[in-house]
Amino acid sequence: MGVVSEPDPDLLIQFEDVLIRRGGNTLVGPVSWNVELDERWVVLGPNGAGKTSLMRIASAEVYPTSGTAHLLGETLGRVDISELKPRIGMSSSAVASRVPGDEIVSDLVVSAGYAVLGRWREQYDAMDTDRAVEMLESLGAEHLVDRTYGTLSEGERKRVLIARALMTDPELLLLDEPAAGLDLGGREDLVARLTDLALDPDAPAIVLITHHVEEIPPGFTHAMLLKEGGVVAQGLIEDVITSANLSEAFCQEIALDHVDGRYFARRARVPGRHRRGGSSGA
Ligand SMILES: Nc1ncnc2c1ncn2[C@@H]1O[C@H](COP(=O)(O)OP(=O)(O)OP(=O)(O)O)[C@@H](O)[C@H]1O
Repeated sequence: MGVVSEPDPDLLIQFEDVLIRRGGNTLVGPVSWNVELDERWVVLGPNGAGKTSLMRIASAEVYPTSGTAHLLGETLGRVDISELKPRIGMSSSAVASRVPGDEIVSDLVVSAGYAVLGRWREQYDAMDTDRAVEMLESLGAEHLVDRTYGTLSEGERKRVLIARALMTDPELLLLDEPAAGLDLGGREDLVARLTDLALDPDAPAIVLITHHVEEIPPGFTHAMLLKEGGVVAQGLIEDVITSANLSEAFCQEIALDHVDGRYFARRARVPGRHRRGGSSGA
């Protein structure tokens, strides 16, 4: 192992040439990436680009095959992961799939502080329960507190899981495709909630993974575009979310609109290419 750099205490994520390799394939990397306290990042890219792989390092679930990953001022490989994990809130389909259908929403949220899914043998105090309700309120989901998880709609589940991720007052919040599977109303509602969170100066640093620019909440400050495991662009959101960068990442001409702080993308119309298989003309 080469010389490992010291972590910068002001950075929540500090990746230096991190790379994950499995069975001879590079899943993601090398990626160097810094996330500061007040930053809200979007990680965007096509299917298979390596977004979730990168997030698995950021959530301390896997170590990079090479490179150095510092998280919250600690170095992966040198720190006790069980101490690091409660400081990172995570909402993802992997977390969602582990929640039993008969789990009561209040238990699901409150148990995050104990790093378990569901209420087990713990005795929670009133402060914990109050905080759980407060977190549900901040996501507009307080009316679901006594429901079982299995009876919730997809949009309600997403909001409850984000409330759970916030329960431990994490320093870093990771949201892996929070709007996946939501209808238009559900998506817009979630984008509005995440906008409030992004603009809250007391909120943790946030990293949101998505495939769709329409899901980027106003208030997000930075973006990283990935393609085939590599970085197409990263930095301030207005410099990264551009027609040229999206066209490169998605391998087709993408037209982009930026209206009221929201992004909207579509394939640019190329004259003579409107028929299926049509490659002549233009
Ligand atoms: N354990 C593994 N072994 C081999 N290949 C893997 C493994 N896990 C992921 N991959 C591959 O790594 C690549 C990146 O996967 P990843 O899930 O990080 O992409 P993603 O950008 O999150 O994709 P999606 O948007 O479809 O969720 C994919 O080609 C995937 O098939």
